[in-house]
Amino acid sequence: MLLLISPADVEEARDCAKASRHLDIVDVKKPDEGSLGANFPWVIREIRDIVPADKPVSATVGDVPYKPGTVAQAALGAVVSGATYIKVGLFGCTTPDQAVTVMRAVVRAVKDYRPDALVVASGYADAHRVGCVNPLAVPDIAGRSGCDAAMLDTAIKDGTRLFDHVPPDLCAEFVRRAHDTGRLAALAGSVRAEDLGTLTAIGTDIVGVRGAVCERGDRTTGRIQPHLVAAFRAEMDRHSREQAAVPAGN
Ligand SMILES: O=C[C@H](O)COP(=O)(O)O
Repeated sequence: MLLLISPADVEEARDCAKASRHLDIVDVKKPDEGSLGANFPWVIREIRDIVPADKPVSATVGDVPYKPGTVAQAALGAVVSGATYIKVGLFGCTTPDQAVTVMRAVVRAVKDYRPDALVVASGYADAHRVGCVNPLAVPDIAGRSGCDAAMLDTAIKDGTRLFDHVPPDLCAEFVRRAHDTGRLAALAGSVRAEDLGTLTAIGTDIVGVRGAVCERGDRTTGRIQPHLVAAFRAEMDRHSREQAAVPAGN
């Protein structure tokens, strides 16, 4: 399982760079503009320069409206700025067909410019609270639109967590569906170290966190701490070892 960490600004990205051997992907976002809030192109560029070259930089394009042209253009801005994981939050899409239309446009915009960039379709575990597309529809949306990964995060950061909205058996179904369409499965949403056993066991490919590696576990007033990134990674590695020791079929 890969570890994606979301700094909110350049300073936090420097702390991610200090902890870079413990993480896999640095994800640029702007939390004060929403769960998948988009940051400025110059911030993505600066963070790309700070993070070691062997670590991919991801960027969120926002909690986007159903406006395929607008979103495709924003996604192009993210990849031109140096991100190679482009994450789109399908906030304004109420049907799978709308989401496929948006994501097809994003895939074309991104891959025409940089074919090796990965496009991530992100739904929301708490979609029922914001009226967007069902979380379990996201793997099929990713498959139909040519995205590389299907992801879930939470839309409302009020202390409720991924498993509060999509319990582990449905997260396992999400991962199965993503893998059936040949996509990566990424899960996030106030994930804590105690969730890592389940996330590992169900075959999650990427876990995304912010709050869990901030001081006091607070994604808003806390700052990312390199030692918390290291501790989180150590827990991930422990669970991977334990999972590898489980006899096949169990
Ligand atoms: O992409 C991952 C998100 O930044 C998760 O943030 P969070 O762990 O604070 O919910």
